[in-house]
Amino acid sequence: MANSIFSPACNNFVGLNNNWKRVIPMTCNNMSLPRVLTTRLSATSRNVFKWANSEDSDMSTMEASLSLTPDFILPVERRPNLAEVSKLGDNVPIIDMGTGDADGLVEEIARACEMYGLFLIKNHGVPQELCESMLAGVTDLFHLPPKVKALLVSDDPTKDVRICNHYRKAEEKGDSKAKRFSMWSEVFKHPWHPSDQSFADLLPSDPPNYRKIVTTYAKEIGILMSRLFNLMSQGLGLEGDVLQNRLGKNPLCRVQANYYPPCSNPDLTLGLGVHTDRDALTVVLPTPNVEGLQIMKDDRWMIVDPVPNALVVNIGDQLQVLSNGKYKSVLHRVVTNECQSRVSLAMFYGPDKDALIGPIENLIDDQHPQVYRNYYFSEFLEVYRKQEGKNRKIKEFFEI
Ligand SMILES: O=C(O)CCC(=O)C(=O)O
Ligand SMILES: [Fe+2]
Repeated sequence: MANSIFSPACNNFVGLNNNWKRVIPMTCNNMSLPRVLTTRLSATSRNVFKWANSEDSDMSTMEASLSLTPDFILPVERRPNLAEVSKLGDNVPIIDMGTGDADGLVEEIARACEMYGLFLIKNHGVPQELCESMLAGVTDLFHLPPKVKALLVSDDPTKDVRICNHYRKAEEKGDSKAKRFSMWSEVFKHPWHPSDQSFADLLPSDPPNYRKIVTTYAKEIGILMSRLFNLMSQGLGLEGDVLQNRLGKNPLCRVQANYYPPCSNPDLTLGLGVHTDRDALTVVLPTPNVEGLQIMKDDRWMIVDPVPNALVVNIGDQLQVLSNGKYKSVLHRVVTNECQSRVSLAMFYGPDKDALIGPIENLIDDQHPQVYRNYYFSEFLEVYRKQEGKNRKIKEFFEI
């Protein structure tokens, strides 16, 4: 912990006009500059995070005391090499969705999808208060006592609602006994739907307001995603409704809430391993002001600077395939830091299991030969599940 500045200020909440005002510490290695952010946080947000599988007898009161046990320590070649990640120069595009220039917006989004595969959006239409309540709700969930969270813990990927730790296997060829490395995060997964709120019945009743917040948020994200699909479709020179229609009438929509507690040595582990998102489109709501997300750009890791009130938009594998490789499903990872926890809520929108996915015919010609064969999304999911714990190469499996 040589350079750690973990202090009580790292997680200090004070009451202010019914809001909780969170005081961000003045300095933190590799972190953005200090800011004070006012977030509506409910009482349990002031509790400390403990892993769902930790002992109830664990009396620690500081998140930074979570121990970096050997199962979290990655083999040398898989470590994040933080000293080599440059902060200089490039950042991902920050796109103003509130602009009146419709053609300009289509162009900007298409360029971001082709060059980066990930971008930030501001003036996106999802109310700020709702985003804050959503993050507070997620935080409350991860701050529940271990014995409550344990009821949701499962390693079974077919279970719709569950808490788990992601892991990677040491060996690429992966026999079942290959050593597993846990990621420094806990994740909560469940379905969502833009218009049908019945998914809420599957969710835990604790924290009490989680169901209500997430259904309201899901509706907003559904509207935003339809708008994004439309703009992305136009950006490919297609009618606005083509992309979303290709994904089918019963899209597979999943939520993944991620909690990354502070870590005593961020050089030895990752919050989430290197991956691309398997679905079509992801919208991520991250803790404002805390770095963590990085993308691979020109063979180097690049920090995605957090921007207050912005959402992160991420192209998934299915959009890369539908666009015949024009839009990029970018490799990304999440790194940890020594003094602040970080939360993010990823909303994934994927095809109907029965949707036939493949490069859209208008995007194939002599200059742009077909890159992927057609497949049903259920086939893709099968290949995906077989690669559990590995550095996944799923869309590559369908390359021609
Ligand atoms: O935490 C983040 O910013 C990104 C999360 C992510 O990549 C994911 O959930 O797939
Ligand atoms: Fe991701």
